[in-house]
Amino acid sequence: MPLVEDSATDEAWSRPISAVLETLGATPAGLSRTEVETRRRRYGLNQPLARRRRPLWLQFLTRFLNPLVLILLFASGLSAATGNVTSFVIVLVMVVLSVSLDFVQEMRAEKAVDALRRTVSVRVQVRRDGVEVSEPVDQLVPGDVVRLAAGDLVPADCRLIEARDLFVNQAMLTGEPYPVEKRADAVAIPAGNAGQAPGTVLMGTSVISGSAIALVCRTGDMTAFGQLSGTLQAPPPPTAFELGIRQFGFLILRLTIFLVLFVLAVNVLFHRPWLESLMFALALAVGLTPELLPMIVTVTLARGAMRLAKRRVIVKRLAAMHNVGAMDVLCTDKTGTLTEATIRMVRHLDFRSEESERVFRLAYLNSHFESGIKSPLDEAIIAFRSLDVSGWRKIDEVPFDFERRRVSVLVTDGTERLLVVKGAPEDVLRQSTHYEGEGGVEKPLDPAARAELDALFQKLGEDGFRVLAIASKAMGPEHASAALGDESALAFAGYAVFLDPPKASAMAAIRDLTGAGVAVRILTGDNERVTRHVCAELRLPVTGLITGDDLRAMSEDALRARLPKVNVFCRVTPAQKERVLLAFKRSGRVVGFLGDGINDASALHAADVGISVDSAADVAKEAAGLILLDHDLSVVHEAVMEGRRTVQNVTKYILMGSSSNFGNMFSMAGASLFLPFLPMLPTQVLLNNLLYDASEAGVPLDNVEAEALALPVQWDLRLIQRFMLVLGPVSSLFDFLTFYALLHLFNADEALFQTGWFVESLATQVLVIFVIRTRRSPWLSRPNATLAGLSLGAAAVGALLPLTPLASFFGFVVPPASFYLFLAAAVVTYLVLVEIIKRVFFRYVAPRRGVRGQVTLRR
Ligand SMILES: Nc1ncnc2c1ncn2[C@@H]1O[C@H](COP(=O)(O)OP(=O)(O)OP(=O)(O)O)[C@@H](O)[C@H]1O
Ligand SMILES: [Mg+2]
Repeated sequence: MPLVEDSATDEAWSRPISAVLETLGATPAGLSRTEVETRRRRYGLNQPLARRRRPLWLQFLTRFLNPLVLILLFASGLSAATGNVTSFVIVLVMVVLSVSLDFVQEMRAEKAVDALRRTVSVRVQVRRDGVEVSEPVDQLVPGDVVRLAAGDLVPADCRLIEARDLFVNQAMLTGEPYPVEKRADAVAIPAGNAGQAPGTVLMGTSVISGSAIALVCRTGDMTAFGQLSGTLQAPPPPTAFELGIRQFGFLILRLTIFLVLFVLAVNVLFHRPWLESLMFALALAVGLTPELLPMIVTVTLARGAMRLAKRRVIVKRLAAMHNVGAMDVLCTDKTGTLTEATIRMVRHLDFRSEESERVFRLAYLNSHFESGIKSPLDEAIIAFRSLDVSGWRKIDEVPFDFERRRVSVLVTDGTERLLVVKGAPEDVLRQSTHYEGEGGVEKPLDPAARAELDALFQKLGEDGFRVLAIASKAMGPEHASAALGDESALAFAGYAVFLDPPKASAMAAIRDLTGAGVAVRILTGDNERVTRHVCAELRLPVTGLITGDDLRAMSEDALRARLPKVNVFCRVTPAQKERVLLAFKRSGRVVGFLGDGINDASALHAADVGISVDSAADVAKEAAGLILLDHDLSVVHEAVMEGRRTVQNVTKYILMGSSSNFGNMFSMAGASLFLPFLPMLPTQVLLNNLLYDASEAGVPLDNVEAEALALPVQWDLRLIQRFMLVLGPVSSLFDFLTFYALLHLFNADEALFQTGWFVESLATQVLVIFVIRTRRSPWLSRPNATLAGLSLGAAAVGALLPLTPLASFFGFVVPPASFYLFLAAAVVTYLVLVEIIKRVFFRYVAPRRGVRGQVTLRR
């Protein structure tokens, strides 16, 4: 029986691996491709349920679960029962149309973004037909054999076949933050929590160090991770932007409830037909709710994501689009971002600064046998020249970590047993008591010798070289394993020297970002001298520098006080990277982090915008919201611009909805106070709203001017509220003048009044987009063609509808020709009025904040 269907779950984990292989019909050489196909049909994709989508038709139907829509349908159903079938049909058609418009657009946008997301899916090394290939994680089936290395996410629930110094982080499943060692040879464990079994690794955990070959036992929903529902897989907390949108929704909701109750009360007071009054109030409520808002937000963000994809930037989380537009500090690592991705080893020096074959051999042994994180430095050592190490065997290893900054391997060639250490010079020298002097003779590392070695290291750093120190220690044959404590009393052998030249494009990229109001900060695990050298080459003045040691001694307040000045943080540990990021956040900055290593994952999590690269460690990729397909700082600037563009366009929609549209509905509620009839029929209100919505569908495509993108764009609910308060009363005053004109100039009866007000209110609230969409004068800013077409089209449809056969259906009458003259005059007057208000508003009430590139702390 296959293990995945085994319900006595824990028992399965405690059988010997050979038995598990047998039940799964697997071998360490992997499955055949045909077998994989068969199993995939049976077990499905390796995707936990929470990430899967509900079927389309269900998603479509749930859109109707909006209480407003339900009450409206119910009310119109009632009115159909009392004989008014036409209105019921119209309401139904209108509701379906508007939900479909919304649904189709949002679906298309999400599908496009999903497709993009898949291009950067996490991959796994898996054996198929006896060869190791790289496949997307969702392609795994039970029985697959995978290879895991440091930085990988464990792709499914697996049993270990082989493991070397394997440590995993299980915090996601068990909450314990410390690395847990896993062993393949672990004897059968008593039934219990599978996560505690030393011979298993589970989906949702990640490899911290070491490597393993593992057998996939459970995939998708059957994994422990897949079985967890709710809490642990909860979506990330909402961003400031999402909260703002929600807040705006509540604001409108409160006003809507107030208006609806008001209208109902008035109508009841005047003894009007209650069903029609209810429907009118509900239609008003539908007109008021910015029901398109979620769709407009999604579509706008998705449009931005598509545009960025052309620049080879993949947006994994749509909300990151907004944050990247609001970002005013970008923290970045150094290697690969500011420097070329390929590091070269150039020299291997002994204590006299002379080339030494021994230093190279020790470095090579260390890099060759190290099984933890393979850093570019190791690759550089191995690529320098190949060396025959077949006579050597690794006995044990103390894996690399970013706190110690060194890695040791215990190796033997049959005669001698050697601990070879390689790491950051400061740290390795601190652990050394001797050095290999003339002829390889060990000499005590007295203060004078120490000073000399230090000076050599300093000199290399000032010349821009990256340096690792190499040391060793002879171990007795009784030493069968290596431990942290063995890394002491070392004999320093020499330095491996690397060239990691600055990237030509980085200088321009930093300039662009700074010019756009995004301060660039460097957070690196490397030392001060090398970092200063890189900064000098990039002509990036170091305005302040803090080291990891400084940080350790620094209080939160002291750190925050220094943040505005300090632009380089060096020799920082992963935890310190996170701390600096959080400090930026607490001082009110919107902070991005760009990094690619295992050591960057927690900082990426903490950042408002996590940016990583496609080649990054799984854990870093997983934590990031944006993935750069090319490791290049200059595309970050593009992403920033795109993010700002999306926020500006969403803001346009909201300004429109909260000013003109809102004003109209408000006036209508007021009009019902003194009119002896309804200012518009419920179906007319709905039609008005539908046409308005259709015109707004072009907003996500709109152009945004350069000056609106020059500085970080923060979501600003206060601005919207103030705009509403300023424009609202003026707009209402104008509406009441229109009512007056209709009643007294045209002696309108009920039907004509409703027709006239329908046409006029639609034209004004749709056409005002041309004024609101820009801070410039409308004629100095070109709108997007689709937006312009949709807006003019909607206004025209509204104006001409009363002249068509459909008119009687909606209760319209043909207005006199003079009405159209009046309409033109009214629209022009209204637009001019709004333009004047807009200028006053942006001049005196809400001027643009900040100066280009200025570094200020914002609260
Ligand atoms: N493979 C390795 N072997 C030994 N020491 C290493 C190795 N990799 C890194 N180190 C040491 O650890 C330090 C920190 O690592 P690293 O430079 O990768 O950190 P980082 O924060 O990712 O820096 P960067 O900003 O350059 O990406 C290095 O400066 C080096 O001294
Ligand atoms: Mg790095």
